[in-house]
Amino acid sequence: MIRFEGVTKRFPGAERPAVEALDLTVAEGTTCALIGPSGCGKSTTLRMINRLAEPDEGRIRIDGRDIADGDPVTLRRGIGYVLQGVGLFPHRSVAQNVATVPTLLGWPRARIAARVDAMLALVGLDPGRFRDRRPDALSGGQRQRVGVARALAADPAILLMDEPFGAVDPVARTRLQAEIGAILKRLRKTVILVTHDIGEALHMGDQVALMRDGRLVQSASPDRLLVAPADAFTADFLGEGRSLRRLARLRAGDFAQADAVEGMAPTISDEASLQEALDRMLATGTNRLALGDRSLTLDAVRNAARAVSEREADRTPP
Ligand SMILES: Nc1ncnc2c1ncn2[C@@H]1O[C@H](COP(=O)(O)OP(=O)(O)OP(=O)(O)O)[C@@H](O)[C@H]1O
Repeated sequence: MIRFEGVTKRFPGAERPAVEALDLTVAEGTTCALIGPSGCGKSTTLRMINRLAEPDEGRIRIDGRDIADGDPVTLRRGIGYVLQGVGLFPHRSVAQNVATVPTLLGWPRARIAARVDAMLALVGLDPGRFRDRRPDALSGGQRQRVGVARALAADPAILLMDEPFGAVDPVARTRLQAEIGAILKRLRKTVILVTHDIGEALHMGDQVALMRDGRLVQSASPDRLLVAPADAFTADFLGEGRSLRRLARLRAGDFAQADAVEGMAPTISDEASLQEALDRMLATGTNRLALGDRSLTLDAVRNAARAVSEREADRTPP
């Protein structure tokens, strides 16, 4: 568990603190996505966890221990770090890059070699094909995968990711979010992710922490953030498509009713999202889809979307 307790960071000459009185807890094995406008303090928050920046006030605890008490180099070896554009060493092979921390830790060669191959396979790169390549012989998405493999090589409990998929095209980005997100979940890593992409934050975060001018505005689950944004700033930040974003997170199977559709009807799986269900209804011109012997109606989808707009109405002053 990572816990910020009243953490303030000031840079010399700045008008206001980069991070101010931050209280935030990230539970073990969960992902916290930090979002907010440029300059709001996301990266500074992240960099204080591996002591690339030191707080002026407050403390940061990892599993109860104040990180200021130990040695920063030892701390960093236990924390994986993935940056935008990755920062792979250009003159070293993929294998040497992935082996960076295990080598520093003095692992035996055979153990390092086995670990490199296992990590490459984990992130979807065939070790035989990629092990000996240089970073400039990889696509942007492949480089990001190597960056994640390198960060995970020494099996750190914590992973810090700063705009990890910022440099890749939208299609590769969506795939990376899904694949890497699933891997991190399976490995039960505690992850702090800085992103500008609200879709990425909602997709990968168990918790989304929205910052503004160095302060935490709201920290909540993606669903709660969409249904009950704390204020107009949060609602604006989440943007116009909040209802659709929420539908994308809800499972069709959870909204189906017990009656079977009579005759032929378009089908959809229980695992599809309500947004996919809505797309299918629009594409096929029906208001009812079959899910095995149950059905999903347009009204059910509409009601799910309405939860967002009703909350919106609650907040509107009379
Ligand atoms: N090393 C530094 N020296 C002085 N000021 C800094 C330093 N690092 C960050 N700042 C300032 O602190 C504030 C917060 O910066 P930070 O990089 O944490 O924001 P951010 O939310 O990550 O921004 P972005 O989304 O643009 O990356 C900014 O005003 C920035 O100019």
